[in-house]
Formats: sequence, structure tokens, C-alpha cells
Amino acid sequence: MRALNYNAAIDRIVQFIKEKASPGVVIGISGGVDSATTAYLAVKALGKEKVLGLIMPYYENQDVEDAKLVTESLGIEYKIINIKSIVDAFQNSLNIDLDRKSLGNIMARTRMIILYAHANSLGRIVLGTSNRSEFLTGYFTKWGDGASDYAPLINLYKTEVWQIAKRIGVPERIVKKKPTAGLWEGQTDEGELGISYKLLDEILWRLVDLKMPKEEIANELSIPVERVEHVEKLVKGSEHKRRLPQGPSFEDLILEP
Ligand SMILES: Nc1ncnc2c1ncn2[C@@H]1O[C@H](COP(=O)(O)OP(=O)(O)OC[C@H]2O[C@@H]([n+]3cccc(C(=O)O)c3)[C@H](O)[C@@H]2O)[C@@H](O)[C@H]1O
Ligand SMILES: Nc1ncnc2c1ncn2[C@@H]1O[C@H](COP(=O)(O)OP(=O)(O)OP(=O)(O)O)[C@@H](O)[C@H]1O
Ligand SMILES: [Mg+2]
Repeated sequence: MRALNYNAAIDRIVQFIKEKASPGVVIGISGGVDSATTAYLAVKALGKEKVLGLIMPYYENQDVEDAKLVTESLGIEYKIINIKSIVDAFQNSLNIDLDRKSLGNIMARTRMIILYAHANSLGRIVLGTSNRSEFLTGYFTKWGDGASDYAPLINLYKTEVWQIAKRIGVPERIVKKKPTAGLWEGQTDEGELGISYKLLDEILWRLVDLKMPKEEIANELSIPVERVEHVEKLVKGSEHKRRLPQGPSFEDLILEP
């Protein structure tokens, strides 16, 4: 993996948040490391009065204690908003078959609506928590947790987020947790992605950033080329999630310039 100057990277993120989000921010706090790291960096940049944390469980007591550990150790204002009644109302009103992934996407999009309701009414910015590993593999809900105004971690791989989390004092318990989207019981990122973040990041770095041929990556990492192809498939299949909606262009149809 690339070797980053972490102290300089932390300073750069803090500066970025200061520049982009001076009115204050709203962040969804799950109890996981990405949102914890984002919140810690936001407090460094803006001070605790300008950071509002929203804890939005669907399942009973879902990681609420870990999320509170984050907000209370930072001393930021927070609200707990249970989204079960909202998500269930969607499900009951739709009269379509929703498998667990589709229902999970409704949870992620419901959280997005709640974050923007607060940003709108308080004149604040929504800080997203996506990292580069998720972004490149499409491991997020389009317009759900993938939607935000600024995403300070989006150019950092998950393994780099862990390094930064440790350095800025995110509680060890949170750093050591298995990453999960928490959309259904027993879900883990690495289980659903079919690869560990450690190997995923090693492959993504070579495939996307260094544009190395697949066989060379497999040789260098001593893995079957199928592992690299698996990651390539995730990247290619999620291209649509990394851009705004497209339409046909009409430049060649202009009759009078
Ligand atoms: N070629 C194409 N061009 C343009 N749009 C295309 C498309 N193919 C699908 N689409 C659209 O994209 C939709 C599918 O994308 P999407 O709705 O996101 O749904 P999808 O990618 O199927 O599911 C989201 C994935 O992200 C994971 N997730 C979600 C939330 C949080 C986290 C986390 O880590 O915390 C992880 C979740 O577990 C699941 O694996 C399709 O229904 C369609 O509307
Ligand atoms: N229960 C929740 N309450 C508030 N926000 C949530 C909740 N679940 C998910 N989110 C939001 O969705 C984001 C995406 O979830 P994701 O699981 O990728 O990140 P994380 O939980 O912070 O870290 P990890 O990936 O290690 O679990 C979270 O960072 C958070 O902003
Ligand atoms: Mg999580």
C-alpha cells in the first residue's frame, strides 16, 4: 500500500473542513469507525459547538452505546432518532417485494433525508463518511449514505482511515470493531464484499491508482488473478454510482449556431 504522511493528511482534512463547512456540520453517527473519525476531525476543525451528531438506529439498541461513546467523548450535541417507524411505514405503503438489501437501502436513504432536514433547518452542511475503498467498489447506497455535501475521507482507503482514527484518539473499541453497514443481522462489509479490506486496498491501489495489469498485481501479491478480477468487477459495475445522472447530448443537433 502507499505510505502516507498521516500527520500531514490529518492537517489537510482539518483545513478542508474549516474551508468548506464553516457554518457547522451534521453527521450520522453509527458507532462505526468512519463516522467516528469524521466526527473527531470535524471537532478538530470547527470546535464541538458546530458539530451535531445524529444517531439513527433501526434495530433495537443498534450500536447506540458505541455511537454515544463517540458523541459523549467528543462532548458534541447529539440526537437519537429511531428510524424504524419511518422505514416500516415505507415498506407497508409500497406493496412491493423488498428483499433485505432493498429494505437496507431504504434505511440508508431515510438517514440521508433526516440529515438533510437538519442541515436545511439549521443552515449546516452534511458531512459524509464514505472512504475510497467503499467509493471505488460501490459499497454504499446510491443517494443514501453515498449522498453528502462533502466527504472528508473519500480519498482515503479504509486501512488508512484506521490509521488516522488511531492517531486522533478515536476510542480503541470503535477502531477495532468489524466494519458493518448494519442493514441486516450478521452483515459485515468483508463478508458481503467477499474480500478483506487489507487485500482489497492492496488491489485497488495497484489497479486504480497505479493502473497495473491484473497479472502483475496477482504476481506481486501472490494471489490468484481471479481475486483481482473480482475487485475489477466491483469497480466497473459501480461506475454509475460515482457520477451524476447522464443524458444524451444534443450539440450535433443544433440547427442555428
Ligand atoms: N448501469 C447503471 N447505470 C445507472 N444506474 C444503475 C446502473 N445499474 C444499476 N443502477 C441503479 O443503481 C441501483 C443500485 O444501487 P443501490 O441502490 O445503491 O443498491 P445496491 O448497490 O444494490 O446495494 C447497496 C450496497 O451497498 C451496501 N451498503 C449500503 C449502505 C451502507 C453501506 C455501508 O458500508 O455502511 C453499505 C449494501 O449492503 C449493498 O451491498 C439500481 O437499483 C439502479 O437504480
Ligand atoms: N445507526 C446509524 N445511525 C446514524 N448514522 C448511521 C447509522 N448507520 C449508518 N449510518 C451512517 O451511514 C454511514 C455509512 O456506514 P458505514 O458502515 O460505511 O460507516 P461506519 O459505520 O461509520 O464505519 P464501518 O464501515 O467501520 O462500520 C455511517 O458512517 C453513518 O454516517
Ligand atoms: Mg458501520
